Amino acid sequence: MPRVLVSDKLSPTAVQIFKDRGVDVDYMPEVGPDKEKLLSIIDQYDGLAIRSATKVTEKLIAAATNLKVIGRAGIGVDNVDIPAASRKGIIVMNTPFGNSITTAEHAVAMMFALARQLPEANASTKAGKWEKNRFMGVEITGKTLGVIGCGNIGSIVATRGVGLKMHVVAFDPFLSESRASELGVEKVEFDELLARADFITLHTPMTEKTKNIINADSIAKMKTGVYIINCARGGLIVEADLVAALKSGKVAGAAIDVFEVEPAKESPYFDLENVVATPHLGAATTEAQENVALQIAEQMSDYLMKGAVSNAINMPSITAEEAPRLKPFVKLAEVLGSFVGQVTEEPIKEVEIVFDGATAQMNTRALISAALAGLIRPQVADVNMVSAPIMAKERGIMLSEVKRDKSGVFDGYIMLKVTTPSMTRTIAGTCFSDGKPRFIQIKGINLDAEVGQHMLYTTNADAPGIIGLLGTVCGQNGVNIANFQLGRNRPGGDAIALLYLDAPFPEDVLAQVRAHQAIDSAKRLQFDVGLT
Ligand SMILES: NC(=O)c1ccc[n+]([C@@H]2O[C@H](COP(=O)([O-])OP(=O)(O)OC[C@H]3O[C@@H](n4cnc5c(N)ncnc54)[C@H](O)[C@@H]3O)[C@@H](O)[C@H]2O)c1
Ligand SMILES: O=C(O)[C@H](O)COP(=O)(O)O
Repeated sequence: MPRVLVSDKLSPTAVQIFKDRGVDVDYMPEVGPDKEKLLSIIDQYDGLAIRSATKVTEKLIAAATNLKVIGRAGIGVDNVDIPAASRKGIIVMNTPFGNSITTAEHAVAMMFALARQLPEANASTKAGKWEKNRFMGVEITGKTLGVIGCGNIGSIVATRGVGLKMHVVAFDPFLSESRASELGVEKVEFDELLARADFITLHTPMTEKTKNIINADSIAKMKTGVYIINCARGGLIVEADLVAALKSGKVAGAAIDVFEVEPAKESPYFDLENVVATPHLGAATTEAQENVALQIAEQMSDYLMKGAVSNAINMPSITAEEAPRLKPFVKLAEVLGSFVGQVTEEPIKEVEIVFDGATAQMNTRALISAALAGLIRPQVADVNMVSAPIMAKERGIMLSEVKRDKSGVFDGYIMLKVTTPSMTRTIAGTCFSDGKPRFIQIKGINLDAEVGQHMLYTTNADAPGIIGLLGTVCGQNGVNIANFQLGRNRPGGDAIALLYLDAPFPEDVLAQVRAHQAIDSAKRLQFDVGLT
């Protein structure tokens, strides 16, 4: 039974769903912020469910020897070292929509809090001061709202802004003109947004590009008296620069939900009257927390129990419905990759994967990941479908995909073409209704070979004596042949032999096979036939 650790505070719904789905779950929200404790127990778990308090560092990932999936009950995954997780083959998934309305509402609430100084007015009134003349606000109607990052949350804030009769301008390199007009916003460049907005609200993820986008330079381009709202990530703002601008009056007020260092027990913002601060409450509503808890528990259970992948940051999605149908083809793609990986000794320059007929309609991204995993595994034993695409990229392998209509007798097949500095190898295979992978073509030579755990592959001249040689050598060494396949391009031309053996072909006998004048090459192969 797979085991999941919940290391941040999550709705009890999550725990119940894990249990209902047959996943063993430990709910220990106190462990997330306790790095040493987490490090000492992480090797016991197949899954880790987190929010933002748990920091999944490279060190933690190295210690997570059994971990298969990290589930973020929320959106931002900047607290997870994704490259490290991917290299280790760990899926990282989040819940991209579960808290977006709630967070957008928090941004709007923050905008009103700033415009009418609600927190200060509340504190003063409760202190019995009745300072009616102290709190002069600004009206929101007719003002320009600048949305930086117009994705899920930003676009909800934008439409709320439109509903409040604001003029909304948005900066987002991935926002199309048609989407902008659908939202009723004006798409502008960054500097134009800075120059025109009365309120600026941040909704980008925290990346190398977005880090520190609000700094002394960008603040200098803003209107004097602008208000800034940050319900995205603290690192988007250079805190010292914003504090200086808040003190000088260049920025009239800032609403800060997120901080560079969290939990923020102290901050230069805290001394300023024109700052409204909340402790990373963007996603903190009952509804949002139910949504994200339910979604992450379902997604993680689906993956651990059924192999379905949804909302993964580092792996193509595989729905629970398609997982059973895709599974044999994932195995086929791995086996094809593995064949080439085992016979190739040179660095791989290019990989072309052809999806013919029915396979072209499948989830080819997942199949490509599987083929790459098979290809790389002979060199890197612990590669999997998550880490393989990254490793292929790191090795500079050029990847291309071809999808085409049915072109032969098979309903569908997959062909792998792998180019090294000296040659291009091709292999094709399909799955029959028994779900077992078959090699149907190697080096352009047709055959029909079942894939076994232990195999012997030879390339040879199409000459008499090959069957006798291989049969005799196997017999002399006590290796039973389960299946013997031969193929050739023409009589007397190039031929191949593929033997499915009940035990590994002895390494020290290979030289005897290779010594035969008709044999060009002989290679023992091993396939993980139970790999998916
Ligand atoms: N305060 C909270 O509790 C809370 C809650 C949820 C999400 N968040 C944060 O909000 C962020 C946004 O969430 P989302 O669901 O809207 O994400 P999203 O991916 O749907 O949208 C982000 C948008 O930012 C845009 N973007 C990326 N780089 C940009 C750049 N350099 N300049 C301008 N735009 C850029 C993207 O194109 C995208 O449209 C999350 O990454 C998370 O960090 C905070
Ligand atoms: O990215 C998110 O989803 C938010 O920052 C929410 O974070 P939290 O789950 O820690 O409240």
